[in-house]
Amino acid sequence: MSATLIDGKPISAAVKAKVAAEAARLARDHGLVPGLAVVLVGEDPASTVYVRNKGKATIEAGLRSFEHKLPEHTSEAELLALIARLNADPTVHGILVQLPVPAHIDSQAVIQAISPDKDVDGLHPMNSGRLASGLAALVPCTPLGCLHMLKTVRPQLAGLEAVVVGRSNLVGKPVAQLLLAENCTVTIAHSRTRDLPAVCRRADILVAAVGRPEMLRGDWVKPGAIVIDVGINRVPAGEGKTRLIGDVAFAEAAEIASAITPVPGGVGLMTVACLLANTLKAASMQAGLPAPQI
Ligand SMILES: NC(=O)C1=CN([C@@H]2O[C@H](COP(=O)(O)OP(=O)(O)OC[C@H]3O[C@@H](n4cnc5c(N)ncnc54)[C@H](OP(=O)(O)O)[C@@H]3O)[C@@H](O)[C@H]2O)C=CC1
Ligand SMILES: Nc1nc(=O)c2c([nH]1)NC[C@@H]1CN(c3ccc(C(=O)N[C@@H](CCC(=O)O)C(=O)O)cc3)C=[N+]21
Repeated sequence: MSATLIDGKPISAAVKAKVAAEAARLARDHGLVPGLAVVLVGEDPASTVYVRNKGKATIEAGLRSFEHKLPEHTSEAELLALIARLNADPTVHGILVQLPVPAHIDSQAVIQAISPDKDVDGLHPMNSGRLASGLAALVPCTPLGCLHMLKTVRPQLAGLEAVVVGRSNLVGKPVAQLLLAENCTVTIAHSRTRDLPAVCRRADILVAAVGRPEMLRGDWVKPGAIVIDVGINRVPAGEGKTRLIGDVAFAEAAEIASAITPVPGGVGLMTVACLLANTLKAASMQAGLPAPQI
């Protein structure tokens, strides 16, 4: 491998340490302890693991964690009632509803029920609209993490060609907005894109957020490109075990790229760290204090 590894462990640890220091300062100077409520509907095993990781990291940073685990058959009205309670609870500064929710619940109705001030996922149209308009906003955690990792190897992104594969509201679109705000020339590719390998080969910055194991091959990578792999795919590893792999064929791409993120140990770790940073930001804003720079 010739590429620099963009290791999520130290980068996320540094973000978490800054959040912890700022949280200690908020508690000392203002008696304010930021609180994060995570809502999980159903028992998807991967979601259960993420929610546990988030709760643990929240407490380690000195924030308050509220976990709400609801059964799979919870009605949309019951979930909306919980969100209304969390919106009104002054000890809760951030609300995250783990996606996907079961099919009988309209995820847009849920997202739009969350107070935009507490929307630490940055999914409310108020926040996505503000991001697109260049206004201050709560920005989705995974895209924030991607940008942070990119900047560790390339602080100045202006003028670079960025290709984002994937156009979800959670990852692809907001990553593209952040890169645009950094003055990249941005292409968003998706399942209807013609000749995806050729589009990817234009990229100085290639972001993969597709959900297809190792779909992006080494020869889709322009020599010297920076590759950010958002994909989290659980695949069989023999003997009944599973392992996590990304959307990029890592070993191949690492021969061609100048820098690349691993899976696991990459963007996923940053998502959790940026969720804490967003909770701190939301709490500060709700208290009328300036948002800390993380
Ligand atoms: N590391 C982390 O913290 C996080 C990781 N993830 C992971 O990132 C990946 C993407 O997540 P998410 O954005 O939520 O997923 P979605 O399923 O919502 O979106 C996937 C996107 O990929 C596109 N796509 C699917 N197949 C192809 C294809 N063959 N060629 C080109 N584009 C394709 C889809 O296109 P179209 O719109 O045309 O259907 C869609 O825009 C998943 O592996 C997920 O687990 C997600 C969130 C956080
Ligand atoms: N409302 C909402 N917001 C989200 O941000 C959201 C969501 N729903 N639904 C699911 C996806 C996925 N996601 C991850 C979070 C942490 C890791 C993570 O910690 N990954 C580690 C460990 C993974 C492991 O070992 O299982 C790693 O990549 O090294 C991964 C993926 C957030 N998502």
